[in-house]
Amino acid sequence: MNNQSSGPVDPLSLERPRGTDWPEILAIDARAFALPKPLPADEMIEFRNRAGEGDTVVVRDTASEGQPIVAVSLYFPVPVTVPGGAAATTAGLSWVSVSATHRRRGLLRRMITEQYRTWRERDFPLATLTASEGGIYERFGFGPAMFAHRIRVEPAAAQFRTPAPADSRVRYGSTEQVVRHVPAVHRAWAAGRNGAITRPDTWWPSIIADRNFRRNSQTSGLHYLLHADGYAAYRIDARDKTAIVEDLVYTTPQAHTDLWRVLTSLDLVSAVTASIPVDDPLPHKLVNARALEVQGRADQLWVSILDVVAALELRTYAADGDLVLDVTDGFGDRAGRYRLTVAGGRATVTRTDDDAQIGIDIATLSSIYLGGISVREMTAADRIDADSAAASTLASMFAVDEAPFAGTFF
Ligand SMILES: CC(=O)SCCNC(=O)CCNC(=O)[C@H](O)C(C)(C)COP(=O)(O)OP(=O)(O)OC[C@H]1O[C@@H](n2cnc3c(N)ncnc32)[C@H](O)[C@@H]1OP(=O)(O)O
Repeated sequence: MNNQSSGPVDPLSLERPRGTDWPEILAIDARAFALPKPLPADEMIEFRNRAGEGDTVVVRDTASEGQPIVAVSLYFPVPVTVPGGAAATTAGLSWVSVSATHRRRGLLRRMITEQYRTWRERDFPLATLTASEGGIYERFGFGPAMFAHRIRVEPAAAQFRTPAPADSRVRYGSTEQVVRHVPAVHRAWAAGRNGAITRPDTWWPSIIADRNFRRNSQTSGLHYLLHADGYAAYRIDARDKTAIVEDLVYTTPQAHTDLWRVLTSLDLVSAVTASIPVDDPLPHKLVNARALEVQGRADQLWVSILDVVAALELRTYAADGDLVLDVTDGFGDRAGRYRLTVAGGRATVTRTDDDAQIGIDIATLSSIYLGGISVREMTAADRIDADSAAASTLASMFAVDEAPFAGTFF
């Protein structure tokens, strides 16, 4: 894959990394993401194993003597639940870093072009990522596919409508209990939640180890609250006495109530902060919904549909219908007309030359795929070209019962 041309030799060469490159890759990443220090060595080994399940590309500046690696991009398989409950193995793009000395010279584009080629070769239906900035990835066919509310609850003001049970049914867990309970209950939660990432078994040791680099010196390690049907993991920031909820998963509404009830009764804590689904029932369980303040809305997972036929056939639909979509794609090979026929909630998708009722680009289709942005919103924003009857059919088909929520950053 070295660049070979008859003109001047391009010193920037796109390659797979050598084993000895990893410390430099970590250093590049730390600089690019403005981190205080690179990932520690034990974490690096786990991360390399994760990256080993996908593919990593680097750009080497062969003219540089000091630190020749100037860019890195990698992906690994990330399982995501789609509407209807199927688990899609997505290509999770991560660690995209270009050295400040080499920015805006097309290195990101070169790396993603190569990653895209691999994804298509390996038949991934979807690619996913969590974005550092909102303006970068649409040009490559990614769209924001779900949002989370950043919330702040003041324990003193949060009173539940239902009385507290005599026993909270929640206990702090020992490490052994956490290892036994948490991955299993998370897996059960993710299997039933639209848009959720199922964390592969290999991710858990690092999450549970909760090594120091994940927090600053004023922030505690994770405290796990365990419930038969869920768990919450939070840490305390000693500077402002807030409890930061990192995970709250549940498979029954009772577990959601029981866990939040304990979290909002922490003494000497000024506020509890969390990132929750946009349709989380918590505010409606409180006597005064304003005890919960939504401080912001952030995009969570970005999705790019790689294989239109496979992706659209993977999810289920809320209404039957028959539409031809004219999909445009300014980056890859996904453009074309696709007939989407839904019967009994399941889709059959075929390429066609028939006239289209819907004009849509691949990033917009990716944004509506999980239902995190509605067809109505995208039509109103002029991102979908359709008459009102076709737009209404598409909206009914793509409607979801539950807002997508990934629950994991990668
Ligand atoms: C999934 C993830 O890992 S998200 C993390 C992304 N990484 C970071 O944010 C770390 C810090 N930033 C960086 O390392 C780099 O600035 C990157 C990776 C964002 C961009 O790398 P570059 O090599 O400079 O990008 P490149 O020159 O290939 O640009 C590709 C296109 O993206 C555009 N672009 C690049 N950076 C940005 C940006 N921050 N905002 C908007 N557009 C951008 C370019 O204008 C270019 O557009 P075009 O090809 O349509 O004309």
